[in-house]
Amino acid sequence: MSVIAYDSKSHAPSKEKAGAEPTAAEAEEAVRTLIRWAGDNPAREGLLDTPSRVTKAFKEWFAGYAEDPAEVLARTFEEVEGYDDIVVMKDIRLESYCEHHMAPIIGKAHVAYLPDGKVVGISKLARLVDIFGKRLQVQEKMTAQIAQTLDDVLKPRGVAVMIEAEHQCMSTRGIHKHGVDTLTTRFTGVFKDDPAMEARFFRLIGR
Ligand SMILES: Nc1nc2c(ncn2[C@@H]2O[C@H](COP(=O)(O)OP(=O)(O)OP(=O)(O)O)[C@@H](O)[C@H]2O)c(=O)[nH]1
Ligand SMILES: [Zn+2]
Repeated sequence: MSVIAYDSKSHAPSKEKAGAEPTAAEAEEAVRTLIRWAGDNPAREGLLDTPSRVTKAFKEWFAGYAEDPAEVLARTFEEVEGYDDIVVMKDIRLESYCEHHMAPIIGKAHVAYLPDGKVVGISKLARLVDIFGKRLQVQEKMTAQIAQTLDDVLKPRGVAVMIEAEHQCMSTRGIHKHGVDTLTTRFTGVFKDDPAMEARFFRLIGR
């Protein structure tokens, strides 16, 4: 198995290891191959524009590779009248893709941090979830990446991240279990060291 190098800030595979970016024509040809693999005819009228639609959709579904999560958090605000309590964003819709089957992972992320003098614009927490979500993922890895980036860039007194999501690779194929959520958490700093802070996080997100 080859070792893939990851950029330590963006957590994305480094460009040279990912290989040359395919042309649009190559990507569309791959979609035609998959259509044939599914048992249909890519030359029939209804499917003629499908390869270009699918490759365009891929650019949306996997937009997270083109974005730098650390950059999103770069702008901070310090004029918060000494606010030093938890900031929580709960029920952030999560759309991601399982790296084993490329099937959707749909759910919610809850992100909290205990600031140390500075805060980020709240929309940036949701952007962070989107950037890591819009990649091929493993839920545990995505949970850790969101927490790690917040911790590294903002340097707060602690970070708490929880993701609850349904994996369509488990609901629409394979084991066919519907309505099953997988829960993952990652705590750093005070949320890791102080059970009372961990409990407050769960209370604030309503769990
Ligand atoms: N830990 C973890 N496992 C995942 C995630 N997404 C998918 N998986 C699992 O990855 C595993 C891949 O297992 P394999 O045996 O290689 O693949 P498979 O034969 O398609 O497995 P089945 O889904 O059981 O049919 C499956 O058990 C999936 O449920 C994730 O985010 N985290
Ligand atoms: Zn899967």
